[in-house]
Amino acid sequence: MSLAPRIVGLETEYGITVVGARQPETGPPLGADEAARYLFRKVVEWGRSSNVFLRNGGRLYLDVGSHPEYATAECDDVRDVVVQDRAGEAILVDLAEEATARLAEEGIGGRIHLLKNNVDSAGNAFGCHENYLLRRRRDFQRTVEQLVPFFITRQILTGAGAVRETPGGATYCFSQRSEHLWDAMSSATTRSRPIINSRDEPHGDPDLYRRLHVISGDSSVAETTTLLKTGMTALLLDLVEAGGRLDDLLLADPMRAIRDISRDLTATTPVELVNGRRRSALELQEEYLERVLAHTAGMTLRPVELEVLELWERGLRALRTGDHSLIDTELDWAIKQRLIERYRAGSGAGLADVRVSRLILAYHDISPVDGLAEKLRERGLMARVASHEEIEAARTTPPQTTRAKLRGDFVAAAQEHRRDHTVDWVHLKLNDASQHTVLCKDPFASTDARVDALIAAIGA
Ligand SMILES: Nc1ncnc2c1ncn2[C@@H]1O[C@H](COP(=O)(O)OP(=O)(O)OP(=O)(O)O)[C@@H](O)[C@H]1O
Ligand SMILES: [Mg+2]
Repeated sequence: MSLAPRIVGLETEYGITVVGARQPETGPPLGADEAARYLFRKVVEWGRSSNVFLRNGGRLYLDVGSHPEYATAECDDVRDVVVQDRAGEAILVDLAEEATARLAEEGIGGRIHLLKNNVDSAGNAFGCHENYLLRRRRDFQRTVEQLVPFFITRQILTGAGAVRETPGGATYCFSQRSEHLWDAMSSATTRSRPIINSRDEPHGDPDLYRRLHVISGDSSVAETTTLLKTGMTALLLDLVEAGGRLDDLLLADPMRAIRDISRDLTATTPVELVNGRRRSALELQEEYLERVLAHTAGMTLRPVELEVLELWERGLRALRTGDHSLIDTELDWAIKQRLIERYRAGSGAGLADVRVSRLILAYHDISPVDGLAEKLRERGLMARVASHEEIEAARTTPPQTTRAKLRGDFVAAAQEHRRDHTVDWVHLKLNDASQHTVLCKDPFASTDARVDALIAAIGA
């Protein structure tokens, strides 16, 4: 036996800023909205839209706000999720370089920065959404509700780390997003609302599938953190879909817990459960891991699944023992904390020092020139999952074992023959006289004779 196949995709919104642009004589300085339009100018030129599907099956998108978004294609392996997500970063890095060059040409100057974090300088929160395919069943709402404590406690492993300034001084916490979710939660009518978007849009056969749309996670910089975040969730979903129960672990006050857990770097302060017991985030995560281990005990797991389980266990051990060196090249909050502490030791800067804030921004800056992540990787201070070659290839190559392959092949053929086309997650359409459209309802299907015919018609 093995895990049930599952589609996973990651959407990431990026913060955008321009540094050093010439102040125009009239009007306001170049803002994020305008910078985002510069960023997307080339995309709009070739896609005639700020919402395009790419040869790698993913989606590049600029909403009315100013946060460019990249959504990975459908993956059936969380290692592919990591590779496709990093390919999206690489695509955006190039767009930012080109937009910066254009700003120089137009005499505006300045440099565009893209930040893979979750709050911008104006205090607006934006997200990294995870998508997991579920088989449709009648008790979706209950399934979702019993997952809430998992999503709230997993930040002790997968949080991106943040400095929180308080009247009593600055402190380090697990997650930037948690503070903002806490605000959002005050008005939530169901437990799950700020954690899971319950809109029923499966991007697949609605009779068979639902898509779990998790909106509470931090964006991850380290590839290993992305791997753990999506991998541990997929493992737990397998347990739940096989009938495993988690509702003895429901939190009495999830809204408080999300904030309190983020602020307790020991992860050992108990929070109250619905059943009156008290458990810490660490104990709850140990319990989830134990149940997943019991669930998967007789199964043949893939190497990536074993890797996820090993990192999950080691992350909890690091918290249990206080020995963060066990994970401080793999989990964002610990990598970042080590970076900050080293800097402070050398400079004497306090946690709230503006130089530390800049260091943190550089941690999230996806540019290999301005940002720190690639430098940390090169120095062995941030672990890699994917090779440079794999990431480069994934800019134009879709995952080969899902519907993404059909979409990617179609987009590539249409682009090569300059044929006008319209694509979304389930449709492939040629905008010619025949308006030929193929509906791809099965996200697991990577071959389809109808799509072959459509592609053949393009080349004919
Ligand atoms: N059947 C599916 N199950 C799970 N995930 C899917 C499925 N089909 C597509 N996905 C993934 O879901 C994500 C959809 O991204 P997209 O940004 O379009 O999200 P959305 O929630 O539909 O729309 P929006 O961001 O505009 O609100 C992608 O990462 C994609 O790979
Ligand atoms: Mg989206």
